[in-house]
Amino acid sequence: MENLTVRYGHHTALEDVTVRFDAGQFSAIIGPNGAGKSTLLKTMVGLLPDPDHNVRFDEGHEAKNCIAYVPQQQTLDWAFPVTVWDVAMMGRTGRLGWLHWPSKKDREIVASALKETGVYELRNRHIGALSGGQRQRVLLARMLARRGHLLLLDEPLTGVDAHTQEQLMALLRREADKGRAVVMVTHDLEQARNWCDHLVLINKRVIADGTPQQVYTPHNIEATFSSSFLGVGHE
Ligand SMILES: Nc1ncnc2c1ncn2[C@@H]1O[C@H](COP(=O)(O)OP(=O)(O)OP(=O)(O)O)[C@@H](O)[C@H]1O
Repeated sequence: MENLTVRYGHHTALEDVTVRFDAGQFSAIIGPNGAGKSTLLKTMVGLLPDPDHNVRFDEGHEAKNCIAYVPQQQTLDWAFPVTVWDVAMMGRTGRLGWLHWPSKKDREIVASALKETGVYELRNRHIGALSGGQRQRVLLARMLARRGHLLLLDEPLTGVDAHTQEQLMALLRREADKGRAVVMVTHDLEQARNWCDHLVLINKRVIADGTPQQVYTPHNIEATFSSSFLGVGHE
């Protein structure tokens, strides 16, 4: 994205953001509450308008079909009457269109995604009857089932226990190593430093962008987080 500015009415959520996410890279977007991290992902997914086309995708990838998006868990309606299997299958139906009956191959992909995230045994369970960590795994299974080129995840480890967090980070690392571009919003600086090869510190503007070694300096951390305490620095 190049020189991306996003406003909600009079409030500027992102200002002049230029950043590039590459295939094969595991990127973390880090910043305080209200920094514009979700706004950045939503603009990439196309959930927010981008009238000046500041977000661009490499030629050869049809943007709509290449993105797999994991929104923040609390933004979804978990009372919706569907099973774990149905939610994972939504990763496929997005590609096929709603009227297309899933093929054997689709069912195989969904089963493998559920196994990889450790919720295959729960496949017939209603999503309302899952714990927070199980829900997060189901959302990741839906993402894997999509077989996208660009994986966008908004705080995917919220509510997940420490051991499982490591497993899921390893899973995302593998997806990047397979050649996908993985972009994750997180509040966990340590985890980002351990697993990601690209960090973007953001607070409405990009504060730093590069390898963990380049980005992770006391000066950059201070510049990203200090002004936001108690909302100072936001309109
Ligand atoms: N629909 C909306 N209408 C108006 N303002 C919004 C809307 N969505 C977000 N904002 C504002 O835009 C700013 C950026 O919000 P965003 O959700 O992108 O932040 P974030 O970095 O993801 O925060 P968090 O870490 O708390 O999830 C915030 O000040 C927020 O209040």
